[in-house]
Amino acid sequence: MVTYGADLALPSVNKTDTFPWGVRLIVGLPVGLPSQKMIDNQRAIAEAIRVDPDNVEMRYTNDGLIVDIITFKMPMKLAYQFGPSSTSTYRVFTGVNRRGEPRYYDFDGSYPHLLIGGISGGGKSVLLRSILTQLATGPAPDMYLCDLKEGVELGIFRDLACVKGFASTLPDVKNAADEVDVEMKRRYAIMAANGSQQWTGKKTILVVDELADFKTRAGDPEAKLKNEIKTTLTRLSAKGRAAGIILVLATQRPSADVIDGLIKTNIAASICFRTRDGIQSRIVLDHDGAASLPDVPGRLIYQTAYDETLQAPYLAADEARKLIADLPKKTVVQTEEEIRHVTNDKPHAGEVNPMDGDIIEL
Ligand SMILES: Nc1ncnc2c1ncn2[C@@H]1O[C@H](COP(=O)(O)OP(=O)(O)OP(=O)(O)O)[C@@H](O)[C@H]1O
Repeated sequence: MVTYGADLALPSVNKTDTFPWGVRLIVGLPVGLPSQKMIDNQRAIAEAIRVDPDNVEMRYTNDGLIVDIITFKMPMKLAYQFGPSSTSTYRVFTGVNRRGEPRYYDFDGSYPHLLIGGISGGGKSVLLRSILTQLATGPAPDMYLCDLKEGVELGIFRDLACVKGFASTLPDVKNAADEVDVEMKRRYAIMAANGSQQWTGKKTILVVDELADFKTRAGDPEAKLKNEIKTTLTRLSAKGRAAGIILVLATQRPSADVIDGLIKTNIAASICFRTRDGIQSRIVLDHDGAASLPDVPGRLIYQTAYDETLQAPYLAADEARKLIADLPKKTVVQTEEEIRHVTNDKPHAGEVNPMDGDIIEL
């Protein structure tokens, strides 16, 4: 501690450590100067030591006040490069943090449901693609994909055997959500019979892109349908976890009308790309932070118990198609009658009909 006379004592740097991401200072504080006061004045202190305030992080530990000065530059684009996913883990790579450290989201962890928000072009679809590719090539949970953008974004997964439902219209979304609801009730019944508290079998994941489509307006002819879907999503968000039912809900127009108290209360993990304004950021994160993220696609705030800024991996659609190309596909079962109808082609006389038999697996 550096003291000047009887009255003045200043913080002192007790230790300096160098890391690949920058420098860590362990700072001793004079008696009477609470660490929180330093943390509250982080920007002023950063300016005083001539460091960009955005590159300084402070927290208090038993060793003293930790001041991290980060010199690592977050990548503007992070290539999707990870090996084959393990079939037993629901942990998916979500990006690197400001220190270049990898971060994962665990669908089997404490916060299984995920809310993804942010402006158009922020990177939601690319992140969803990367998450679904990792899950499909990994544990391959049963998936229900609701893509209200005409199935454009999630369509590449549509034919996979693990995709049990694909919805691109509101009535289809209602059917998908109802099916998942029925499955949840079935699992609860099995769990009650076994006396178990937690579903240990295969998980089911329901993805909805775009939540704002459930917003109702005065005189909306689809209001009843939308409200029914919201009610089911709310129930799944509240009770799904123990039954291995996971929700991933995405929106580019975060609206309090849709992400109401209940869904929000039950979804403790959020990913927010840049938002148009502080209001949208607050709906997803409860603070304005996402409105001031830099205009870099894939840059996001990942919020669980605390916030972290990440750069998400970039996975192009063609690349994802290649990664899932060899996965099992849905088996199409058609009768000879249906095939004739589709091809409009009858077998020629004397020709051996390869489709003899009632049911043909293609
Ligand atoms: N992680 C990323 N790294 C680098 N570039 C990215 C990343 N994610 C997205 N981009 C770029 O931004 C573009 C838009 O991304 P994306 O389609 O995911 O946005 P979005 O948020 O889903 O928008 P919308 O809601 O309109 O579909 C991509 O085509 C790509 O060029």
